[in-house]
Amino acid sequence: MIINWQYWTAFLLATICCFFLHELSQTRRRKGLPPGPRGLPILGNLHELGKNPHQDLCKLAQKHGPIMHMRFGNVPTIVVSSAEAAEKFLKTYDHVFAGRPYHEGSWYISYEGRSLVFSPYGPYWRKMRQLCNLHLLTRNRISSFEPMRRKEVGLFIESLKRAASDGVDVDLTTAMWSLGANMSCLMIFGKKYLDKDFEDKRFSDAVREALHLSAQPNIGDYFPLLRSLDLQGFTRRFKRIAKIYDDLLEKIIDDHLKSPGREEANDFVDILMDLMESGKFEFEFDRRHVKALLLEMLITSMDSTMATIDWAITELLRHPDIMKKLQREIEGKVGMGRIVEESDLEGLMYLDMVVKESMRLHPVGTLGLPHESIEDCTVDGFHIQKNTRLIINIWAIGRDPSVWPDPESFIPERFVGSNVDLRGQDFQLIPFGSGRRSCPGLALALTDVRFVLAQLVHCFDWKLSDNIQHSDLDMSEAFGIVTTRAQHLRVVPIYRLQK
Ligand code: HEM
Repeated sequence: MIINWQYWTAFLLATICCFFLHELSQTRRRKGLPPGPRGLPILGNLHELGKNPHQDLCKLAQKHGPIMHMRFGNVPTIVVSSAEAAEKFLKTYDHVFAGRPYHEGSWYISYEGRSLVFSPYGPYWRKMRQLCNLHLLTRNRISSFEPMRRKEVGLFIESLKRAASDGVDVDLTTAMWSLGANMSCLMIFGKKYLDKDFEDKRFSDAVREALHLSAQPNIGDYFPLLRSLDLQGFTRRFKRIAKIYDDLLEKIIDDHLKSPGREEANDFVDILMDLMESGKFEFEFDRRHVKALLLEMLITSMDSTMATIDWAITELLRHPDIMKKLQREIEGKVGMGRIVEESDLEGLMYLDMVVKESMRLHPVGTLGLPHESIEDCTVDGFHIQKNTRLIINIWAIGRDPSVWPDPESFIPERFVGSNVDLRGQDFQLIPFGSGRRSCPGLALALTDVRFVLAQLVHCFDWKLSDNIQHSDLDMSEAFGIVTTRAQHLRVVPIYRLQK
């Protein structure tokens, strides 16, 4: 009995000592770090993140400040939530924070780190980025796909016209996703492969599953020692998805190689295979690199653009006066006798303002993609160690009341007479990020967003299904690598152009 008492006292004392030693070491380590919420032992701040982490981090930043230190499992993290702070990290110290953290899932779907998005900052990333900028996402290349876009958007509008003449409602969200998937597929593969079945799964669903899984917290990414246990089964699922992708990509490449008219590069497969065969690269560039890039272009382009349009059209439906004003602007340029062409988009100032305002409130990459410091540095007097993760809360920056008056309201007119643009120079509006790792697909995405949105607004008036009032439209978010509206948009189109 006495032994037991002594044993428990010793155990209690040891536990208390451990707790204080841990706290002491945390306090020492915190010296020089930015402020932030105190974490739990082991978990750190993981428990503070709910199903919409951008909103949780925004609330925490209101308490702790725009440069906040947190710890997710074993991973020290800086969360940035103001334009001024974002400029420091993405401009002044861009060279330090241009790294990307290792992400278990992406490793498998990127052919063991051969893609651009998740490759570490260095010569390999630089070459891949250059390749994209010079061969895939140039202005000329984007223009060369204009006939394809006109045809696909034309088919989409025709299907909406049929619904209009039948007076039935449509699931506009699903219709737009399928348009986005088709346009991405045609640009990248030259064919609409996404509705094909692979292992009982549609390929487009496999792409979406990867996007969904990538946004889920994976214990192995926060506790590297536990990685090999694959406690949530993520690695297993990513390996299975990677196999589905690989089978399809192999088939697509083989189809291209067998195709008789291959002399002319028409799509991304042709362009990348030509580059591979030319042997011009001074670094290794084989079929695995081609497949990694093809997949990456598909995953990054497929949903991001259409989710952006979904948010914008929903805001317009909530604000009929703004919808009318935009319709008048487009009618002024195009009339009512024909549909909008891409060449009409130039000079549609109000359309630009609507797109900016929608992307301010609803940047689909709410937290961007994580960056990582590649060396120690001091920012704003805070000491930040090498291998610290950096999260830019793009969503919070777009709603910062100290920069944006009445930030929660949708007011495109706030951009009248303002030079603020969304291309990464104005840090209060960075839906595509900024600096070295900013989005190389910006020009393509903006072309698609403006073109499809202009067509939807110009061709149709819209009635909401189920007697929903405009002001009651649900704007809740479903967080992901691409943050979409949680509810699909169901509407009845009413054709408004001359027959
Ligand atoms: C509205 C549509 C889009 C939005 C809002 C968007 C946004 C973003 C954001 C926020 C990032 C992260 C920037 C950072 O790390 O700081 C990013 C990266 C990237 N995006 Fe986009 N994006 C869009 C469309 C596209 C398209 C159409 C493509 C290609 C076809 C694309 C390709 C990429 C790539 C490859 C990266 C990684 C760049 C790197 O790590 O160097 N994106 N995008």
